Amino acid sequence: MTGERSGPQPEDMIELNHLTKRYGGRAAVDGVSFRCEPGTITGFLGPNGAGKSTAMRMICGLAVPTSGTALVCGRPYRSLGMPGRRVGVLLDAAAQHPGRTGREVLALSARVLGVTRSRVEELLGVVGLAGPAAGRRVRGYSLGMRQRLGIAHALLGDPEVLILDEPANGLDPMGIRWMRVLLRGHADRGGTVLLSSHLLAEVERTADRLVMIAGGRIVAQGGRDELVAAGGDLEEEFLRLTGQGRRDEEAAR
Ligand SMILES: Nc1ncnc2c1ncn2[C@@H]1O[C@H](COP(=O)(O)OP(=O)(O)OP(=O)(O)O)[C@@H](O)[C@H]1O
Repeated sequence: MTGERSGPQPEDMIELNHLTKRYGGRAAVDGVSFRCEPGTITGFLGPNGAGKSTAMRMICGLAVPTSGTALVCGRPYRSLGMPGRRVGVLLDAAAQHPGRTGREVLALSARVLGVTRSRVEELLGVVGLAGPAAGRRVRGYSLGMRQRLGIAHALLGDPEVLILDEPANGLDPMGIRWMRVLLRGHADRGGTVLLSSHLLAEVERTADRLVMIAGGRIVAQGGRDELVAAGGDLEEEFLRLTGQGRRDEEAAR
């Protein structure tokens, strides 16, 4: 989203209502409901296997809900016209074609989205992959470089909504700060951001709202100060709410 917008657009938000996904008899996501508002960054937190990726895949139309709904920009993702122009998605940075160069990856998607080649060059610069890196094959990229390319890919269609699964994975401290500034700028221009992460301290600095999930269910949601008592610690609260602290302490005995 490059231009200044006239204010929050209700249809820009992400809205999950009792979203559920079962694999066999087991619920990976179990009755999850939350909203991500325009102008905000929502941090999606949970231990390994909590259901974050499954929920994000349903939001992006890559997994079919067993029940409940996931709407983005007011509709199921798959019924959006030109979804790449409305919703920028980074789900698996490792999935990019290893034999293509970073520039080719973006140029191919730019053609599909009707985006100019100059936007590709602009984004390579924005994510720090301009110069020789743009001409190298993705198989030679570090994880951080793949994340940067994935973020460029998500931004390509100038979307209002960003859905990013573990975007900070593999980024160095400078990269993490760069991403935080980038996402804050996006939200400040009226965009909606949903990002998952294991980096509690980073999410605490970046997100306006937090949604915590464990065993497929939401265990807490709200602003940081609503979730953590004054003087409290997000990590302690996270471990308590997700039942992780107790389990890990018992296992360590
Ligand atoms: N295609 C699938 N078939 C069967 N089970 C699945 C499938 N996809 C996910 N699951 C299960 O659903 C649960 C939630 O997985 P999910 O990947 O959504 O968690 P996550 O919160 O993203 O975890 P992580 O932080 O480790 O990436 C896990 O128990 C996982 O094994």
